[in-house]
Amino acid sequence: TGHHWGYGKEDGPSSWYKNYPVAEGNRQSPIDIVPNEASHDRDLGPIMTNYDHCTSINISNNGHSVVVEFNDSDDRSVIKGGPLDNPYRLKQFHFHWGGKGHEGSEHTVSGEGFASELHLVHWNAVKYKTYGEASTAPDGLAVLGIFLETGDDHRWLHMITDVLYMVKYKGSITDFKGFNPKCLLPSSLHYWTYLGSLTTPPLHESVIWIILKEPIEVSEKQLGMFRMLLFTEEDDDQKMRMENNFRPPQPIKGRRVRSSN
Ligand SMILES: CCOC(=O)CCc1ccc(S(N)(=O)=O)cc1
Ligand SMILES: [Zn+2]
Repeated sequence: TGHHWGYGKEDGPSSWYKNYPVAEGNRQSPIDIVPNEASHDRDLGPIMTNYDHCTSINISNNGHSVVVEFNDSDDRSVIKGGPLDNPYRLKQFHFHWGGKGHEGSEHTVSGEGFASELHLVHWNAVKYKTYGEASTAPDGLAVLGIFLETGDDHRWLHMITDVLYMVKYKGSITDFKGFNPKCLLPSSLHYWTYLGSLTTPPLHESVIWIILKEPIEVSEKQLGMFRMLLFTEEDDDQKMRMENNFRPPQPIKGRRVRSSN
């Protein structure tokens, strides 16, 4: 079903255009963010997240990343404000990371990568009936991107790394209830924002990106736990370690990056 894609030499980002021609479109993500070329918009207000009545459901390995899914049947956990005209409902979050000692973020800042990048994926349930419909609309999705840099242990990330052994193989899924992603946010919600796309196939140009300027700190040990995940299924005799699951920066094609104050 659908086209096979991955992050290897044969099926990686440089070959995605073959099955997903939009890969060469005009609003592809990620991009390199150049802070002093970003424009300060006074009317760009703060973003607000209210994840308090958050309802995580499960955590799974989809063969590309580890994903925590949320109940999005009502507006209990949303992001709003900033560049958004409506509240957008939290659907899932997932990560992208590198290999030992290599960078793994998707967005870069003045050419610099980070060890990893967390994506909180939200959809415009005011304008669209389903996530699937929103995922193909130009203002359908809002993804909050948070950089992870290595340093001290993150006090709450262990809630996730402690269960990764349960989702080691592609296609594995397990209950993961009551996790509130508010604990993964940095102290400052200052951000850059621009119009882009999904960073994996189907690469739909449907994302309003909101990238937080302040990274969160996680330890090398915690990051190493992500690298014990596998791209491959349990019955696959090739054990491919899940790492370097990031798309490199794409051409800006004249787009403007705006900065909150
Ligand atoms: C309905 C079909 O679309 C999907 O399933 C989109 C899944 C998907 C969601 C978010 C992202 S990211 N890395 O840009 O945050 C990539 C792919
Ligand atoms: Zn992502």
